[in-house]
Amino acid sequence: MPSGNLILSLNSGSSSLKITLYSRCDSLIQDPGPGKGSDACVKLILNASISNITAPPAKFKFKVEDSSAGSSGVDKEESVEAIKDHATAFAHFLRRLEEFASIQPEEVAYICHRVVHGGNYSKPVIIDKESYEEIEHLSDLAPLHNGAALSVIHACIEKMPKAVSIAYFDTTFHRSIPAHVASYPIDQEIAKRKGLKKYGFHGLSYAYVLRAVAKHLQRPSESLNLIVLHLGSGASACAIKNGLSLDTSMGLTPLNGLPGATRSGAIDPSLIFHYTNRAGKITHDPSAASKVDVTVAEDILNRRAGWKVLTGTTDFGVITSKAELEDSDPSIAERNPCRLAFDMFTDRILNYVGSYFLKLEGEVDGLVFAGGIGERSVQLREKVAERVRTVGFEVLDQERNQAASKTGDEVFKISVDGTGRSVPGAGGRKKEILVCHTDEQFEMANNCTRDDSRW
Ligand SMILES: Nc1ncnc2c1ncn2[C@@H]1O[C@H](COP(=O)(O)OP(=O)(O)O)[C@@H](O)[C@H]1O
Ligand SMILES: CC(=O)OP(=O)(O)O
Ligand SMILES: [Mg+2]
Repeated sequence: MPSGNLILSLNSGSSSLKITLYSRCDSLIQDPGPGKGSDACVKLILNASISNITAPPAKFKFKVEDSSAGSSGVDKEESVEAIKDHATAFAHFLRRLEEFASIQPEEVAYICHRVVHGGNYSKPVIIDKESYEEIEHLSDLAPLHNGAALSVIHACIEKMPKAVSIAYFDTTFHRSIPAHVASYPIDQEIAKRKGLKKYGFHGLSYAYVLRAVAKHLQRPSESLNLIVLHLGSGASACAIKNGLSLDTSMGLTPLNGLPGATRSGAIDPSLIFHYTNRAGKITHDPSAASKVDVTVAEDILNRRAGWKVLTGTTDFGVITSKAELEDSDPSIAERNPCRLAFDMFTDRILNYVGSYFLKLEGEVDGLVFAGGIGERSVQLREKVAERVRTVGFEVLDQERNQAASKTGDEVFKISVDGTGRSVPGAGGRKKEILVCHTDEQFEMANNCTRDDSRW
């Protein structure tokens, strides 16, 4: 057993590194802090994040939340030219930690790492030589993610050798997806040999959202049917039936499904061979988050597509503000690239909400928005809510929709029971529209502290 009482949670996203430090508590906390009502056994000490890693200069934020960490009130924000990737981002964090907080690295017992692709792992795993190599092996299938996480894992082993590193996988939550949903219609012998199937991602977020919404609705999670939209730099949708993942929009890799900051999402697979005649050639981009070599096709679709290539920015807030949403001229999307991106996102989201509604046979308790865009974009939520009304979802409450982006509540309802009109086959469920402030770092740390075998 490691000594110390602290848990460091590290979330290597495609363009960001989010870092949260917690202390372990012996029992459930009554008031774990804003928005953290979900069976918390950890207390927040400090939060840091490095964003824009792939679009320098990176933005570094560092905030000490708990006075026992020494320097209470530290709330720092800076642009750092020297941050070029996740490893240099983590090194910068360690320097600032030493400078601003009276935390000794030896006090950290566990380091929880979000690892996006976990292949067939069905639970978190302690990082040792074997698991490190397996994660490395899976890097090809998550070119923006696994390599970046490994560089941070490597730095932790070097700088904090006494702490135990554990990998928590995005894929674990989706292990319940049935074979006919997870399989692709290709030669099954090849598919099985090479592991070519839908794995699904953002699972730590979906697990958090499920538990938080169950608590909010005062229902056991095993009884809930939800459609959850995790909309961030990478975006995905998930159909949850009786508390288990039934389907999700990402696939073998995090490229499929919804478009993202630099990702195309689902396209006709033949498109890439018409787009370039170098699709299968290997390329290496030294500025990329991951150091994994990928094909030109993967590079184009993962790093040179999505909002960035359509509009010049990865910030969906900026895209929304320039989208001229008040203009109802049908040709506006042809003239305004931001409107094209906004309307495209709404359209693709509806593809999944509509299909998941049918897969859940209309028995849906809630449509939940999460992730940086889902939690902040009042306008996107409004557009989607307008369209799902037709299948019996509750009516959007404009004031609550505005308030949702600012509230500290973990789960916030933004709909009201409108006319009470019922849709045939839609069951007796209320179909609320909710916003959940998801937290992957918390999900990992809380899971770690609640696992008695670790302490
Ligand atoms: N006010 C806003 N409206 C819409 N989107 C926003 C707003 N503020 C930030 N975002 C989006 O949130 C994204 C970050 O979401 P997040 O879930 O933190 O991403 P990730 O974890 O994948 O890096 C940014 O890329 C930006 O597009
Ligand atoms: C899986 C994935 O796309 O993660 P993120 O949105 O954090 O990049
Ligand atoms: Mg993320």
